[in-house]
Amino acid sequence: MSEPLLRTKGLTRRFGGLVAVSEVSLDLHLGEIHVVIGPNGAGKTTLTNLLSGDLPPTSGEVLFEGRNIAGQASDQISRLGIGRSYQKTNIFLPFTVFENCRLAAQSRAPHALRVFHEAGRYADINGRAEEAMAVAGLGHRARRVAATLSHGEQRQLEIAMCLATQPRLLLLDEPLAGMGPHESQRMVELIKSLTAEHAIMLIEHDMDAVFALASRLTVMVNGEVLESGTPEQVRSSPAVQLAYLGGEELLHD
Ligand SMILES: Nc1ncnc2c1ncn2[C@@H]1O[C@H](COP(=O)(O)OP(=O)(O)OP(=O)(O)O)[C@@H](O)[C@H]1O
Repeated sequence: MSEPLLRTKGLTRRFGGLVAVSEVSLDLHLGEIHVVIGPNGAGKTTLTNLLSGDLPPTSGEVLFEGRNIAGQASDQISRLGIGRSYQKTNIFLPFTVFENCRLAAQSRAPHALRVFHEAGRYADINGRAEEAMAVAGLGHRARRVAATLSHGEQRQLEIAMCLATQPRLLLLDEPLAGMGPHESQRMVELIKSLTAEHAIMLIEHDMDAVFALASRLTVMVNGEVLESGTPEQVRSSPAVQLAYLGGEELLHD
């Protein structure tokens, strides 16, 4: 198999006496969707925060394209090519879809606040925003104010804003949360369509979506990796069966 785009080694994050992420080592490859599941409090969001630079690790390494980026700030990590969706908190509701995407594209520029200096770069940023909207299926909504979008479209906008930063690795934290079946299906198709050019790490509770999307599946419990492998390996793991017994629908066909 090819070299991973991102690899963590012994990644650990403590909050006082609590070890929220404990010695996590995993790989993310281009073209793969690596889904991380686990019960509430398992450490999934904290792991995402460590990869996106929203939190520094207590110890361990995050190798992106072979280089250790652990502890770098989130804006630096975004410029290196790791994009993260933030469950709508990033969206400026009074702005249009296009304006939101343009702001995201600007944030990737080296001097984000000086965008009006160069007409060429301005056009470039607009182009990136337009492409991101099109890929996320929001081209026809460009002039709509974000607050007037449906819940599902706002989640698509989150993805579009992430794409506008031109990432190679996408970190998606519960992109299907709060969606009905129709919207969920559309989001599943969108995420699938992104695999050709990205590595994706996805945190998701919707087990239908998990098994529809995962090329690799990691189960976290109490900050630790309980199991990691193909979806079939994980589904048949005795440790996973035990941890989920009587719980979520992981065991159902
Ligand atoms: N900033 C923080 N300060 C202290 N404890 C924290 C902090 N962030 C997370 N934790 C704790 O770390 C543990 C892991 O939390 P985390 O949010 O990463 O879990 P999760 O798997 O994402 O859960 P969920 O599915 O509910 O989002 C929990 O016990 C949580 O209370």
